[in-house]
Amino acid sequence: MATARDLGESSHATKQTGPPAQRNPGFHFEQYTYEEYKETADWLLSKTELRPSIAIICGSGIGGLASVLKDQVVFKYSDIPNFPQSTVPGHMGRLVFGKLNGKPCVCMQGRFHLYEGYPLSKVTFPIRVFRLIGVETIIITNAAGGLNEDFKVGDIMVIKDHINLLGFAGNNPLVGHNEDRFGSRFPCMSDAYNRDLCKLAHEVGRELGFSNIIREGVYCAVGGPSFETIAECRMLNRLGADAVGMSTVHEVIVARHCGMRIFALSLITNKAVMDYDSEERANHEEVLLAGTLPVLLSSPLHPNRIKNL
Ligand SMILES: O=P(O)(O)O[C@@H]1C[C@H](O)[C@@H](CO)O1
Ligand code: HPA
Repeated sequence: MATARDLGESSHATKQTGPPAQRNPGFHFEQYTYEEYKETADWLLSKTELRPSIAIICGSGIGGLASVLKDQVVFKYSDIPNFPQSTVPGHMGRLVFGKLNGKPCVCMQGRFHLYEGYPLSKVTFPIRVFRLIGVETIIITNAAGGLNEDFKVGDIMVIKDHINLLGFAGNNPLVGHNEDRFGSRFPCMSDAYNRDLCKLAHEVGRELGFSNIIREGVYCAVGGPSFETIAECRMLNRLGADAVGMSTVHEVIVARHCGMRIFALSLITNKAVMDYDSEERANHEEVLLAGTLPVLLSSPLHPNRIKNL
């Protein structure tokens, strides 16, 4: 659980900015200043000569992806100024700089979630830091429950769109003062997921002989940490969601706001339960186990493809 210190009492405290009218203690309005993002970016740039143009976020149990990076420079989140801490099993809490086929990348082994008690400004803090260190393309991965009847555990869903259920209730990471140096007040999201990168993923999947497990679909974000009820799964399925999870959309919104190219993948770690007779029970252990499936080793994140981004 995020501590009070994490949530604003540290020396790198999250500051509330913007007009007082925007400050509402009952709502997650805490915001960082531009200078705080910059402070973290400058700190990282001073510690490594690598200048990544690609960032990768590893979802639950998928942190092993970082091991393909060569010439690694690793930072524990606890050592990075202003960085939140990972509190969830399967999220190591390390920022790994390194090279994929000679191309500098930065990889988050562990992300932050709203259900950990973090405001969305903290959940998405690394995205703006990445922008300031020169990242142009972000690859976001997550573990998700399959709502689409055709999906199987181990399938990889290329995310073509999302439903931000939390956003419907005003819980959007861009709520509050808009920092114009990152992007505009009302960013468009209809092109959030880069279509060329989606196409490339399918090509790579075919080349590697994995067409049968590469899917495409809509990801729906819920708040968690409780898994969905049967009625909720049925509802999300009818709303047009193919997979459900507890992350990603906030990162996507902030990345798009600051002009990054986005490619996102869900690993289907479990099938959402939609039948009252089912014996299946969603659980985090099963989610983490799916991250070890051998098929991941040949995913569209294969190093040979990164150089084409
Ligand atoms: O960080 P991601 O979205 O990959 O993690 C999913 C959602 C929850 O954090 C957790 C549930 O098992 O996995
Ligand atoms: N629901 C929500 N989040 C998840 C799931 C799920 O079934 N599986 C992995 N993350």
